[in-house]
Amino acid sequence: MSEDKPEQVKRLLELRDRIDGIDSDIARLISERANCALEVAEVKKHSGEGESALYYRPEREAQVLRRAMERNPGPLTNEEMARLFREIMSACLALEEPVKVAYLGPEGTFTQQAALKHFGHSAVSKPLAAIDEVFREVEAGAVNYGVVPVENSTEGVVNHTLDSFMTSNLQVCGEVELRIHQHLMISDITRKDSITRIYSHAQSLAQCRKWLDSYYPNVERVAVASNAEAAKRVKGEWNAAAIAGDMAAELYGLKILSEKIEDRPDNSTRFLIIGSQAVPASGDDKTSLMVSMRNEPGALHDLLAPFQKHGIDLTRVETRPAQSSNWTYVFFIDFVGHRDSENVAAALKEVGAGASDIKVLGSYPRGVL
Ligand SMILES: O=C(O)C(=O)C[C@]1(C(=O)O)C=C[C@@H](O)C=C1
Repeated sequence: MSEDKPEQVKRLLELRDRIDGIDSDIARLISERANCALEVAEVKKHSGEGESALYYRPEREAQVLRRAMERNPGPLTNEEMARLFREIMSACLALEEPVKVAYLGPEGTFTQQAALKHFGHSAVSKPLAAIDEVFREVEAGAVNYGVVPVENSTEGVVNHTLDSFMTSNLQVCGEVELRIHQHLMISDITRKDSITRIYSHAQSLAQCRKWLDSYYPNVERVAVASNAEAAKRVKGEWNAAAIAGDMAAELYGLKILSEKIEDRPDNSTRFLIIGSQAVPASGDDKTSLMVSMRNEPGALHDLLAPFQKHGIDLTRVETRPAQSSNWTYVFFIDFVGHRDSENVAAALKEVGAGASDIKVLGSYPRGVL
């Protein structure tokens, strides 16, 4: 029971009255905003694109979120403020047309968390079992977008995703970064002193290697298809634990035994949003590029020199073996800037002149949240 004094009770009532008043203002304004979004949908419908009108606009969403952060008067953090606007915009878009998103499942994976972070909770999401299935589902038009992991700060690149771009015409429409916290979790029936097996995805086991060496040196580490799959298995085994994230623990009703066990505290994963739309410039963009070079001396230098010449910042360079012939390589390059800007267009032209093949995978807003 609360034991507030009379003057505290009075103050509390006053403040709650104020909050009620503010809430009704917020509700009215959100409804007004939602009605605007409905009108935007009408404009888009009659813009000549008809059935294929694009309701989701990544560049506009990035601008709205950035503005929410820039004008944030506090005391909420910029991230919290942007998260609130993320959900308002997600609900407004769902009124226009619910966006359908496929992600690397099953439910409870970090990729699902990334999809929710990027599209908000009003998106309709569909878990799929493999990265190439996500690509295929978007190509077939069964969903509007896909979410796939592309690199982890501890473990490096996700090869399946890069390789999928070699055979797909999909574009990169966005990126989202997620701080990855791994937890050791058990079920109701687990005997925590008798754990002989720990399940997780290979990447997660690698991200917690030192912690496992210290605390569970003699326990078998079993790599499974996803962290969510690991969590599911633990439900029926009295001598097993899983390493997975919050969502998996919640979804499968597991108890967290040790939290944040990743070796590096800044452990994060970057995910790509894939779709078939070219995204206009948002004012702070990145571009992803795939280039094959002839196998000759100086090829890498020729590839990178135009970026330096035009003052373009590279954020990532990866090499993968080409699928077409042995000992030839494909470079995946990410850099800051949009393909429509003058310096980027000039650099791309020069890179293209020296390359045997070049494909711009997409220009897209730099991740905001
Ligand atoms: O500005 C638009 O094009 C809108 O459809 C409105 C809105 C929003 O709620 O702000 C909704 C969905 C789009 O992805 C971008 C923005």
